[in-house]
Amino acid sequence: MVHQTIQGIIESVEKPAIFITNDYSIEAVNQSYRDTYETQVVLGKSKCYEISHNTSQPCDQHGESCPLSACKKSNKNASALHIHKGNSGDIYCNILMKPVKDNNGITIGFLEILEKVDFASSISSDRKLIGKSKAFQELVSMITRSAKSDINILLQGETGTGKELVALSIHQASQRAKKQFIEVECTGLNESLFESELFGHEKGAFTGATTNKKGLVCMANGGTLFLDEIGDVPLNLQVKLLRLIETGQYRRVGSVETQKANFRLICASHKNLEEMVKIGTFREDLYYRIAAFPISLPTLRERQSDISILAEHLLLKSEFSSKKFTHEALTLLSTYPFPGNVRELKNIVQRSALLTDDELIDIEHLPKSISMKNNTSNHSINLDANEKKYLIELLNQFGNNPKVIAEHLNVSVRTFYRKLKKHDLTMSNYILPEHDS
Ligand SMILES: Nc1ncnc2c1ncn2[C@@H]1O[C@H](COP(=O)(O)OP(=O)(O)OP(=O)(O)O)[C@@H](O)[C@H]1O
Repeated sequence: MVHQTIQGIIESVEKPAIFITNDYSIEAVNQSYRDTYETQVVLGKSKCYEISHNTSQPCDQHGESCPLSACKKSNKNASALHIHKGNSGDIYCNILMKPVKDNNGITIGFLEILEKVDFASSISSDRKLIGKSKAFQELVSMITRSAKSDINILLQGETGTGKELVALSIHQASQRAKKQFIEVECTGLNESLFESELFGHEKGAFTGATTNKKGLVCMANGGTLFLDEIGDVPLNLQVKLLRLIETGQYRRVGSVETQKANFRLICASHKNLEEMVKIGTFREDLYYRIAAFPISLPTLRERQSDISILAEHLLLKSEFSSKKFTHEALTLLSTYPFPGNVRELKNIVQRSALLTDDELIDIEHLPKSISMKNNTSNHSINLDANEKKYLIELLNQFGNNPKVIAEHLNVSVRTFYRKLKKHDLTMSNYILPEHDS
């Protein structure tokens, strides 16, 4: 009877959903869940990790956090970001886990609902954020959480870390996704441009205003307004921005009529705005308005394990898509600090591809600043870097096979996973050999 009720609840959920017991067994499933995975669910027998990860152990035993464990511990709802093996390949999804209680308040199992994260991918994909390092997954979690609300977001990060792509992802994951995403490049905006661009103007408002013109705030109606490089807005214009954000109202240049604004605000800056507030070049009241939910974008140095996936992705999306990196070139690229982040990597990928006459991009085609490192690397790379390099080699050689790799290293599987964690690697960090891809 209880199970019939639960099956009924599961079927009424639109997203993929299952009901699982303490020991991960699936007791009820909806069609949307069955449609997501290749492996068939056998009620009462299949474990959730067998279906979603194609593994024989729960997620927390191979480097991912398990929302079921968290839920069991706290007896409260829990969530976690996972990479699942879907029908059409690896998919990012946000797992929501809720304890289900009987009339006496005793937990009888757990409801798992899966939200697919469409804006991120662990493999090459068009117009998506690509990556799978821990720092990248934390970023994806922050995006998913904040996208659902209308909170003002401030994206802070070095140049080339992907602030624009992240802003677009937040828009796409929000309820405003069907409306416009309007980007305003704030660098170089002077007073007259700022007002007429942002608020629009009436015909005859100033010399050259020969027609009525809609402003960007009006175009963003119902959607998202993205103010890039907000740290470059001069102080006299910051007050106008503050007024717009505080009142939600504005006037077109040359008009007395007040317009109502309706947009979700995302701002970005590579400058440290808090420091600017301290030295008086950025208004404190404006800072607190725009930074209700600050998100720091990791540098490429902090997501080193993503470098080879990104390099291959950027190559595939370039005009040199038929070319490939050698394993040695990718390993060496992964040790470079990339002060210009993903944008610099993109340039390096294109330049190196251009420098090779055949289909393989090797160490000698990389910029000198990187390839020269190779000559000294054997002597100067410390023990940790060598350990990481060796782990990556083994992951590439043996693929998704922790037991074999652990045997090869003459350590326990547990120690092997500890080593992976230490170097921010996961089982899925291995580069697929060509015949597998
Ligand atoms: N995670 C990622 N996956 C795929 N491409 C990425 C990723 N991050 C950045 N890029 C690409 O790198 C380039 C630079 O990204 P973007 O312009 O969003 O950076 P930015 O932080 O806004 O830079 P700036 O501060 O200089 O304006 C773009 O071509 C973008 O598509």
